[in-house]
Amino acid sequence: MNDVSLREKSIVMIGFMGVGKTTIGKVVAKNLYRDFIDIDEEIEKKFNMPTSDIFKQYGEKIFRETEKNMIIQSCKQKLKIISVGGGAFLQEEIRDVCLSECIVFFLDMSWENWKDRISLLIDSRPVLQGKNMDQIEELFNERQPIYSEHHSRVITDNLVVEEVADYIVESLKTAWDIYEPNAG
Ligand SMILES: Nc1ncnc2c1ncn2[C@@H]1O[C@H](COP(=O)(O)OP(=O)(O)O)[C@@H](O)[C@H]1O
Ligand SMILES: O=C(O)C1=C[C@@H](OP(=O)(O)O)[C@@H](O)[C@H](O)C1
Ligand SMILES: [Mg+2]
Repeated sequence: MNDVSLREKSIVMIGFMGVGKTTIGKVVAKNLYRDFIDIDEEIEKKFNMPTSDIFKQYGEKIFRETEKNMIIQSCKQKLKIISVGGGAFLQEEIRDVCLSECIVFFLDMSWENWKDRISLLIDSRPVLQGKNMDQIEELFNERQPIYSEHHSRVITDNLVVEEVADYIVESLKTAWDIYEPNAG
């Protein structure tokens, strides 16, 4: 895949649960006329059940193994927009494949803003269930170093979905024009 041009590389969205990887990834895909792959949706389709049930019935280890295999497969494809789960970058193999094959965007958000989003997430994110806000904040902080490996970062605080998506699309177009000026 190293012969793939910058313009053809797939784009990967990373960041903590609920920052908007799925929602924003879909809009970026639409704006760039690319196919969208949400790894969690693909895993749910494979098991034909929601993520919470996969965790309960099969356990996190199986979920993480499936997540890794699906991300490796998806990163082999060009011209995709791929949203991965917030825990995916815990695995070195996933970080390596995403960073070497694709362009990785970190959707960043402050804890102050994120904590208002909890009610939208608690039912569908098994990793948050059974934790109090202090424990969730601890997890939020603990996870930040894994997202520090990325190609580009966008701070989403106080931005609506379309604003974040526009920022990503514009920064990609700028990079493409700088690094591959005669290709597009
Ligand atoms: N920029 C934003 N502003 C407000 N709400 C957002 C924004 N991005 C996402 N959301 C909402 O936050 C929730 C989680 O978004 P989602 O895309 O599922 O995040 P992730 O895939 O990172 O877990 C959804 O209800 C979504 O509508
Ligand atoms: O951070 C995590 O460990 C997880 C994040 C979720 O994806 P989102 O980041 O899209 O919510 C999903 O993969 C699963 O519930 C585990
Ligand atoms: Mg998601």
